Parts: sequence; structure tokens; C-alpha cells
Amino acid sequence: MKILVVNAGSSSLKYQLYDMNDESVLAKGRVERIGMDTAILVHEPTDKPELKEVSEILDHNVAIKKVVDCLVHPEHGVISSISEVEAVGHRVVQGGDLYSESVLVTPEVKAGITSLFDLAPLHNPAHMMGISACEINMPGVPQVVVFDTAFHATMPEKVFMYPLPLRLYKKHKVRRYGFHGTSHFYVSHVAAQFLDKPLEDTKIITAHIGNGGSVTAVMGGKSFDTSMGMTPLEGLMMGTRSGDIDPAIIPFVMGKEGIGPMEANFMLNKHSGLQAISGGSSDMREIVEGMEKGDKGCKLAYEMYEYRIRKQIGAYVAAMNGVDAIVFTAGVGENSAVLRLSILEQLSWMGVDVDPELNKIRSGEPRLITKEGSRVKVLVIPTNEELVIARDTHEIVKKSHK
Ligand SMILES: Nc1ncnc2c1ncn2[C@@H]1O[C@H](COP(=O)(O)OP(=O)(O)O)[C@@H](O)[C@H]1O
Ligand SMILES: CC(=O)OP(=O)(O)O
Ligand SMILES: [Mg+2]
Repeated sequence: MKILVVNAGSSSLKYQLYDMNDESVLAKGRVERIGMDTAILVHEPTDKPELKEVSEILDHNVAIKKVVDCLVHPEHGVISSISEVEAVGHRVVQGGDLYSESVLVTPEVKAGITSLFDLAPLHNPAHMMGISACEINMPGVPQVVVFDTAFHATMPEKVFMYPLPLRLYKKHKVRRYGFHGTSHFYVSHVAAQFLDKPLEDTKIITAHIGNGGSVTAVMGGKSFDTSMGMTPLEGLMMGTRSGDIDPAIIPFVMGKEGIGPMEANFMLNKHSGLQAISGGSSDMREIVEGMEKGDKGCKLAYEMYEYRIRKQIGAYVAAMNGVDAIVFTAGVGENSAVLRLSILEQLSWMGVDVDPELNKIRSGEPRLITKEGSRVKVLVIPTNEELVIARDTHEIVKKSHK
């Protein structure tokens, strides 16, 4: 079965086409700057030359049409007809308390995702545009949605509730949901295979550090706590997001600067984090480069970012009364040896004995970066959210055919 995996954002759309016979990727690609007349499409077939194009792509419908054209393209295509694609799997960031697992898209599910727009205004509307675009361009093909929040559905009440008036939870579903669940699920289960222990007895801390970042305490294979909350803004300092701040700052700044709630939200999501403190860049590579050249803003941004991740890991050791392994994943977690070393050197108190040489090795494979005998093992595991989405989609569609 061939499955198309779609991750639709507000102005971008990433895709991968899988052949589920051997879980191989036939092609992947991305469309950026959707809504502009200079949108960029990059299509990368596994065994054929890449295709790059700049053109007008005004909405997600046109974007999916372009993706379909690429997949069947005489020179760059990987299938002869779009009817070879038997299912589509979508990443959906917010499933609220409606979904604790992946589901087949039905009119009810679409209404469910739409009812959660308020809880993920930057993400869910874009996902719905992706789903509609696939319905139009691949009529009759079953679609499945895989939620970032689903893996965190096991968090206990004491973890997911906020100490706020109860009516806010009852009326508006104000509670912690957590995100990046597909990634935390994948890397924690790969990590468990490295530990010579039954999954039920494992305590693993997973650090998904990309543009957005979150740390999860995974106990017995289940999410116990995670650093993101009702929205992907809570927790760590991120590329452009503030993460945790004193909530009283928000009304204070709104009053002082004369801004409304939308602007305040925009500031916290898009103009904070590494970018704000470094004075320009949200990219860890540039932050480290700047720091090495003596840039004070980059140095402070790096130190704050590192400190907040380390503090979160420490908190989850306390939350689980111990830890067997720590996992680093996603863009920064997989690639920044410098950042991993800064964090791990200061966790020696709890039995982390990092091997600086192993830490430096670059590879696309899961790998151990602690010395033999380190009481807590540390692993770098490349995440693969798309593979999890393809597997769930495959399972659900197979079942629905029975
Ligand atoms: N070699 C590297 N060293 C440090 N950071 C890197 C490196 N390569 C990529 N990154 C970081 O990874 C981030 C993107 O991570 P990714 O997980 O792809 O994010 P997202 O899925 O949220 O877009 C970039 O912002 C960049 O800072
Ligand atoms: C939920 C979330 O923060 O996703 P991303 O890291 O892809 O922005
Ligand atoms: Mg990501």
C-alpha cells in the first residue's frame, strides 16, 4: 500500500510518499510561502533528480495539486497514476480531549477538528485546509488524522489541570494537552529497546528540541508529563517562542505598550525566544556561531536556552523518582553536539557520564553518547513522525477494509 503523509502548516506543507511494503520513502518534499506569488516547491524523489520551482501558490488546494503533479511527473515522478496512493495520513497538532488515538477522517471528525480551532489557532485551520485539499484532489481516498496530543492523553489529572477557576476547564477546556506526541512516542519506544528492561519498568525523558521544543517524562512507555501545555507556547524557551514566563507579565505589557490579546500572543509566539534575546536569529547554528565570535546576545540566548532544558530534565527526574535514559531528538537535539554537551556535563550529579567523543559523531542512526557504566544512558535518536503517521494510517485503513 502507498501512503501519502501530509503535514500542513499555515503557510507551508510537507509531504512524504511511503511504500508500506517495506516502509521505504519514495519521495518527499515541501511547499513554502503558500499564499504568495513566489511560493517555493521542493520535490525530492528518492531515486530521481530533485525538482525545485518558484510559482504562484495561493492556497493549500493549489499546493496539493502541485504535489500530485510532482508525484506523477514524467521525469521526477515516482508513481504512474495518483490512484496508486491508497490513503493519506495527516499530522494534526490539537486533538483536545476528543481524540486519544489516530482516526479515519469522517464528517464528524472534521467537525471535531474544527471545534478545536480556538485551542490551536495557528495549526488546526491549516490542517483542515490540507484535508479538504486532499479530498478535492484525491476523491474517495481514505484519510487518517494523527494527533500531536494523543500520546499525552495518559497524563494524570494532577498533571494536566491548571490551578485556575474550575469553570475555565469545564466551559472552555482550559487544561494542559501537550504536543509533539508522535515524536515523543517514537523515540521513547526506540530508546526502550536499547534498555534491557521490560517497557513497563522504564523511565525515559525525551527532549524534542527543534524550532518548537518540548521535554516529556515517559513512564512505563506512557506520557506522564510534558512541558507544553494548552498550546505549544508553554515550557521551554524556543526559536521564537518565550516558553514559561510569569503570566502577570502579559496584562502588564498589554497595558504599558497598549497592545491587544492578538498582538500579545503574536509577540510571545513569533518575536520571543532565541530570536529576541540574540537580537536576530532563531537558528541554533547561528547562535553558536555568534557566541563563538563573542556576541553577547547570542551567548545569553544560548545560556538561557540550555539552562531551561536542563532544569526541565531535572524536574522530570523528580516527577518520576528516577530516570533510566535521556533522549535527544529533532533539529537541534539531533544536530547540536555543543548544546547536548553543555546540558549533560552538568547532569553528572545524577549519574550521567557523557562521552564527548561519542557525542560528536554525526549519524542518522540511533546512538548512545554516554560512557559504558554511565548510570543514566543518553541517546540521540532521529525522530520520524512521518513514519508513525504512515504506520497508523496503514493499520486504520486496513482495518476499515475488513
Ligand atoms: N547542525 C545543526 N546544529 C544546530 N541546530 C541545528 C542544526 N541543524 C538544524 N538545526 C536546528 O533545527 C531547527 C529545526 O528543527 P526541526 O525539528 O526541523 O523543526 P520544526 O519541525 O519545528 O520545523 C532549526 O531551527 C535549527 O536551529
Ligand atoms: C506543536 C509544535 O510546536 O510544533 P512545531 O514544533 O512543529 O512548531
Ligand atoms: Mg517538528
